[in-house]
Amino acid sequence: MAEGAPVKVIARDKITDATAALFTGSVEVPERFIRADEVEAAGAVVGEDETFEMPVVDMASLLDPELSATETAKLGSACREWAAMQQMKDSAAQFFSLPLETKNTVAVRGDSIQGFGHHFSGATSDKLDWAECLLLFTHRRLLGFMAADLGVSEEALQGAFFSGDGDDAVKGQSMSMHHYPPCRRHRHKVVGIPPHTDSPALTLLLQVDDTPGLQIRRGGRWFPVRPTPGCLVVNVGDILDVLTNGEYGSVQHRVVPDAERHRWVQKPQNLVSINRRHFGAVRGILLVDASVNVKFEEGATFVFGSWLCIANHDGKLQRELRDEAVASAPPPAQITPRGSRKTPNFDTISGSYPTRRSTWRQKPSSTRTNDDSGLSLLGGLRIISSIRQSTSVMTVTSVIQEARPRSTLRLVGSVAMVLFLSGQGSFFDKNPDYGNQQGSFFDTNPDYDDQPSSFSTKNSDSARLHQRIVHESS
Ligand SMILES: O=C(O)CCC(=O)C(=O)O
Ligand SMILES: [Fe+2]
Repeated sequence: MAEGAPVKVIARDKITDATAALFTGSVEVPERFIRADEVEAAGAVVGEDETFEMPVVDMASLLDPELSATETAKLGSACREWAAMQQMKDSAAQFFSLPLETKNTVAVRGDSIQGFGHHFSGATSDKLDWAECLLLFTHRRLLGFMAADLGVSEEALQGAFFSGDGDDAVKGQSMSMHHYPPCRRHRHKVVGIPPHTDSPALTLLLQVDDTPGLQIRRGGRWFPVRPTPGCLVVNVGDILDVLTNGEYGSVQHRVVPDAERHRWVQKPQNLVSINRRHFGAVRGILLVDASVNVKFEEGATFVFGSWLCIANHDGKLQRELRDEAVASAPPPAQITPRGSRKTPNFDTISGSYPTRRSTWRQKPSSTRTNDDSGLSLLGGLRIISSIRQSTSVMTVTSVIQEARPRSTLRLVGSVAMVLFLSGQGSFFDKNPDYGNQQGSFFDTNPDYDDQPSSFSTKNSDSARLHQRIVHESS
């Protein structure tokens, strides 16, 4: 370090009762809080009376062939001059009010889930949702436009972010925007989004308006999640379900339209991939260090991956179908847990999935139903502790301190937490052959060298693999 350079002190103090009292309105400010010199030295704040415009980059314009060049230049100048921007501000409502013809310039194509169209998740039949959705792989898109502006190769820039895990890895971050038009005459006969659980570890939903519609299932009934200004709704998703051994069950939810009012929702999401880097890291954090009820010997993680594949069989498998598959599986392989089991909920079941060969573990169906999911409306940043109490939906208030529900940028703090939990990368984009993916994952993963090269459920494999599961003794 250069001589005389300031030493950065990183330390934190607890908020004392005295401080809390201070914050709620005391006029006396103790000396310890006074730092007028620092404030003065740091420079002036832009005056209230001065006007300036923070760049707002519009994703819809970036994607519009006619507007793209201009918008890309704007993105470039935002990055150069501000190194920050407000992206997709107000975009949900704005985008959906464009003429259909314009919206269809970014229509879904082929097998991709990206683009404008109906929602992609949870459809159990050929019925259509009473909703329109725009889904964008935001990270990749933005980097692409930045590369164009910088005049560098897109692959090179993408590659700097994601190293060698294939195309899926760069699709990890996406943004969905939903519009549920009112259904005046037949509201009870249509569904905005049918019941489903979300694949990502956590879903954050930022509602643009205060129209009700989201409902979560609990105790055989649907609980409306009432829109609260400045709140994010956070759903526990399948990946967290799997990573926590089902301790935090993913929540089943659906959306019903309102009779009179439109509803707009923005949903940034990060899908975890079960590739070696991220799954390993997440496993380390959640499954071992966080002292959940079951610990795994090195190499046993594949069981979760397998469960995950079942959960996402053919893009999306409903919870009922998953439970059904487990229920109709052959009798569990004999497992001899080491030590006594802390909770009977974590019994292991193995068997063949009816149409795909896999092994998985699952709570017994008697203890693992859709209704395991709890509902709790919480204030503050109690996300993690709430999740530990098997809470599957929560509303987070103080994450967005100065809530401006229309600004996506406000989400950054909480998204960072999700990133931390879920890593990067996507496994779930339509892949016709999960079998190969499973095989190649473990074949090429040095951490799992001693695993079989595929998820064949030959009994010997299954028994051998399950013997590796160690239940934490109580
Ligand atoms: O619109 C909502 O509130 C929920 C949307 C949803 O469930 C989803 O996109 O997976
Ligand atoms: Fe969902």
